[in-house]
Amino acid sequence: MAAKSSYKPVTHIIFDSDGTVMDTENIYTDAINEIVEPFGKSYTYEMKLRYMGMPALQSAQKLVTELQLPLSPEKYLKIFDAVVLRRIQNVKLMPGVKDFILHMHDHRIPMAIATSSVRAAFDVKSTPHRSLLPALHHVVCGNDPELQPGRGKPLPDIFLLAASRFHPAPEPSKCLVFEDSPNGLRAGIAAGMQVVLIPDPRVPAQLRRGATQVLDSMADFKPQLFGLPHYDTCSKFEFG
Ligand SMILES: O=c1[nH]cc([C@@H]2O[C@H](COP(=O)(O)O)[C@@H](O)[C@H]2O)c(=O)[nH]1
Ligand SMILES: [Mg+2]
Repeated sequence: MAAKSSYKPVTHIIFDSDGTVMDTENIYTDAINEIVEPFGKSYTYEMKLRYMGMPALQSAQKLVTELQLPLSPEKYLKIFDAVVLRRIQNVKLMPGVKDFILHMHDHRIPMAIATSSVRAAFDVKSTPHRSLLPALHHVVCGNDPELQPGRGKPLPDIFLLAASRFHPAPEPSKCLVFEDSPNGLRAGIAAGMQVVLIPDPRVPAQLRRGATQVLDSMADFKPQLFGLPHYDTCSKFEFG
């Protein structure tokens, strides 16, 4: 389970959303294939490993060039937004997410989301789970006005911005990131944060390097390893 033997205590948590909190990555794969297949192309998992976690415009630019689609990135993105919107109405949470967020909230651990997804898409995806949103101090989306265009994951900017919006703002080293994608892992490391990686089983070992811990599921996370309150049976009975 562990990629490293030493874990340092943290005070704040920053979650990636797609593929980490929300079960959306298969939806993105299917949506992209729906767009590219009529052109005789396919969106391979090898490509996905390079694109996932990137802001939509950056991945659109790369995809249109790599697959030589007869579309501008802007036109592709318009189609992509419409196809994704149709598919993300009833998104589920990843296993263990709800219990973990509620448990940390019970113990007043400050939490945020830092997602490359644009705000409008995040709002649609989070609608079925809106009762959890008050547990989060804030959500930073990929189109946040304080993020420079072109500086998405794997660059650290979105995680540093998310950390700076807590009151008071913690040092990056006091933030624990939860991520699923190799781009997100690199962004968290570049931000000077510990990263718990919960990858798709197809993510190869070399793209998991640098993760503080690699888990199969958030349900396997042991908060006490990072100085966070451990799960106890009493609070489970009290709060169901
Ligand atoms: O197969 C893919 N999955 C996800 C993305 C991009 O990753 C973002 C999700 O990022 P995050 O995991 O940071 O929430 C999506 O909005 C999309 O822009 C992509 O390009 N291709
Ligand atoms: Mg992700």
